[in-house]
Amino acid sequence: MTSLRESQILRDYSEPRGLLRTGLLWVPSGKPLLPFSAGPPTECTRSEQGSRSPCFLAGDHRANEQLALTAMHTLWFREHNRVATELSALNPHWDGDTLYHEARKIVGAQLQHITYSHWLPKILGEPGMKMLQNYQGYNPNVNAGIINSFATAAFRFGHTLINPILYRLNDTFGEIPEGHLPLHKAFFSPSRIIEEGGIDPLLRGLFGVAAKLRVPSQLLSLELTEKLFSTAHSVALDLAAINIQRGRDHGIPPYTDFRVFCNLTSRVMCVHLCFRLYGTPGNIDFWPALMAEDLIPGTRVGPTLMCLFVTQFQRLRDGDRFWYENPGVFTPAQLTQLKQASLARVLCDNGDNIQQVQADVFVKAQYPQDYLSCSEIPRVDLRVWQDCCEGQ
Ligand code: HEM
Repeated sequence: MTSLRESQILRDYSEPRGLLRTGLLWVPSGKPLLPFSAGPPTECTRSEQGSRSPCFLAGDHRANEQLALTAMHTLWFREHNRVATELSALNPHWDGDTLYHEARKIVGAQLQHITYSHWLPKILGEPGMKMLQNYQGYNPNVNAGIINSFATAAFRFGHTLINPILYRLNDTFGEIPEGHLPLHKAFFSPSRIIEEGGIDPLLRGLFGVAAKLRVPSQLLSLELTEKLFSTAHSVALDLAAINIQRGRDHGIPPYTDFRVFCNLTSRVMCVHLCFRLYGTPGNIDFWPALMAEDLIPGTRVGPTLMCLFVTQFQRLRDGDRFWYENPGVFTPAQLTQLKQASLARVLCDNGDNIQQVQADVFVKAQYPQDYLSCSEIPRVDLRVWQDCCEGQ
């Protein structure tokens, strides 16, 4: 979480416009990149990373960890400034603090809506969304903090989703001249954003499919598969091993305890390799156990992971008095607008020149006809934030 001091460093106080500080302008679009970080950490200029640029500064210290994440941070910081600028035009009498906090509140609400209404259903499927139940308003008895085992094991499920190659696509979804990028070359290398095409190629690589790769999945070439494996092996750190060790450092309860917490059968089948490794099911490390569970059909998680996800995401929503749907946080008209938010729109508004995107970016595009023109993607209409029109 960003401290008050950190958030102050990120703000632009030169004019009372509620903006975040900007860095270099990306010339082709005239849109800003993130500012550079002044002090340590200096990971970005270490020679083995091949980067000649300082790290970017953003609201989370991990923003430089890999380029696709850096691109997403750039996208959302631009969204803050876009919203603040529009609010300022609608309400010229608002001071810088009011503009900053209202823009921050709107951007936070969009993130909540996209996460819970568009992303989570892909992970939890219908069964999980049923378990999550509909929102019933703020519950002061719910602890909205992050569960230790969630951060230390469960949500690290994301480490199994990372592609060993970051695709970098031009506006016709072909490979950029600098090529796609093996993941290990994407760590802490902000200079690749400055020198190798800005953020758009990376973003298109996340939601689109490279034109040349538009083939039935079973025909994806052996050559590509080999490329993936060789790059995966060249990553120096073993993240899976770190996840296991971190679980032990934190002394999180064993897998079998979570089976009980989740009302699942506590008798865990531990066969062959598992017995050789652990001797008894009570010793199984939590992260690998979660990753080894069979997926519930129509979801991306096994039963124990599902239970932890639902528990955590429910608490984050129900125990948050600023939750965007909590009555009184926004006016009904504002809430109606916020429910129009989509990551597709944020990409259209804040990419350098993204003109085409699928309506639901969490479903990978396969064919050219999957894309819509940005003009077809709805936008949150900020006019309901004009003082005169509140509640209309
Ligand atoms: C290329 C992509 C990624 C890399 C290189 C990466 C790397 C790391 C590293 C080095 C840590 C610290 C490990 C430790 O010392 O315990 C970490 C923590 C973590 N990662 Fe990732 N990660 C990536 C993507 C993701 C994704 C996609 C997710 C979830 C969707 C995720 C979830 C987490 C969580 C929850 C933690 C623990 C954070 C905390 O305790 O506060 N990571 N990751």
